[in-house]
Amino acid sequence: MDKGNAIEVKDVKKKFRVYFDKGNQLKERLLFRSRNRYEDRWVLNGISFNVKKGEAVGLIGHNGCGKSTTLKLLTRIMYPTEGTIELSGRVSSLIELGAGFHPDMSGRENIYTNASIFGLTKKEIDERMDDIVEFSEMEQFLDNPVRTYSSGMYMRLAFSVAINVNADILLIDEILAVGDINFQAKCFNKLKEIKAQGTTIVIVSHSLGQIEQICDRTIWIDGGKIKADGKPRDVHPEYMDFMGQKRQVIAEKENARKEEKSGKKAGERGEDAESGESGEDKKRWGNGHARINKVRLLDEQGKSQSAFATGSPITIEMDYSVRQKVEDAVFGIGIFNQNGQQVYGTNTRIDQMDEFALEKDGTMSVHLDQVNLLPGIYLLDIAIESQVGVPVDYFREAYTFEMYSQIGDVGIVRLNHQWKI
Ligand SMILES: Nc1ncnc2c1ncn2[C@@H]1O[C@H](COP(=O)(O)OP(=O)(O)OP(=O)(O)O)[C@@H](O)[C@H]1O
Repeated sequence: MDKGNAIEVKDVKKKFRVYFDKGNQLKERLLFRSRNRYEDRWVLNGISFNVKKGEAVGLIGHNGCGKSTTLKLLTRIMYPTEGTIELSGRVSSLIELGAGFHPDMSGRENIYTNASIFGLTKKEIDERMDDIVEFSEMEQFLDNPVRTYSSGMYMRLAFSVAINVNADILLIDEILAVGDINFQAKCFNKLKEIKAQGTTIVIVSHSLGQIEQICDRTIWIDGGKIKADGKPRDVHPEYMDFMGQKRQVIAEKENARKEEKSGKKAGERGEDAESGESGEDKKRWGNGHARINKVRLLDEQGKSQSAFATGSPITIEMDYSVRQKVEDAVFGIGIFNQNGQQVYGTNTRIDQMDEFALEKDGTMSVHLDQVNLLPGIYLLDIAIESQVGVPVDYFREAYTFEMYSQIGDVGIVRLNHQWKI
């Protein structure tokens, strides 16, 4: 093993044998009596990487890609099917927090047993006891059996032990799932401190922001292999794009399903559309003189998309058909978040566009220069009405789209800003 490395992973493969249920019925049980039906599932297909001493590395990838499995292999909770893993130094892990806790023993007793699992002597534990207790903020409960703890309290204690054992290598799975917001912030700061002291850290997280703040490097796992390995600021945009495209496919399917449903509804309703709101379809109403047939959201290149980066331009295109001339028509859009809160709405009357009538089928478009909505799912309402406010076609949730961003600012919209000191 290279002296400068804390971790060396060479061509590691991992498969799980997944056994199928034999079934509950007698017939099924008899049928499968002599056979154990199973499938070998390869989760890792040959991954290799080294982590230098003192380096902090983040593992990213979509759900089920094998991040936690990689971490468990590093902790030796499980072993690779093929390949080798070498580690140099004392390892502490925040993976299965409190896995070694005994429910009937007190918090204090558990600190002793748990810390000894990490390789500390009684003397070393005595020396660190104050730090562990202080960090956990659990002093008043320390002599109660841990079965009386809430899950958050349990986590606090386990976390406090794991970060106070002075490990050379710290392995962490989704760390900020621990405790309440204040405790999470405290854990996060402590991690930065631990890193500054030269501890090697490997973190699994879905929060790219967290990884950017702590890690020097990101490893992206996909399809059982390493898809990218480099500086977080280089790997994360690539990953965001990839995930954006995946979401795009899902959102497109959802929009196609909506379109098909609304098409069917239109056919089903036929002439009844004249009668205004249909009781069976609360998402669409109007006198039916004109109708929105298709909605597209276009990116800068004019390509139809369902996921956009915060701050990018979007053009909304609406194809409509006309059955009966609509005098003084008004087109409107409304954007809502998933809580039903309207984040924006406007129409051609508010924007003082010149009056126009709808006489034949056509396309209306509205260009939004800079859509500063923060990451989340948004629903778009489209409406045609006549100047006096009679709904012609109000199409609620006509389109679903998603905004994504790799900046961690919070809220609904991003406000353009500059800091100065
Ligand atoms: N003990 C096991 N037996 C069978 N399959 C397993 C076992 N542990 C994990 N897997 C499978 O291995 C794959 C990878 O799981 P893993 O927990 O490593 O994913 P992950 O990348 O950490 O996902 P997430 O982001 O959802 O936490 C999954 O398909 C999971 O079902």
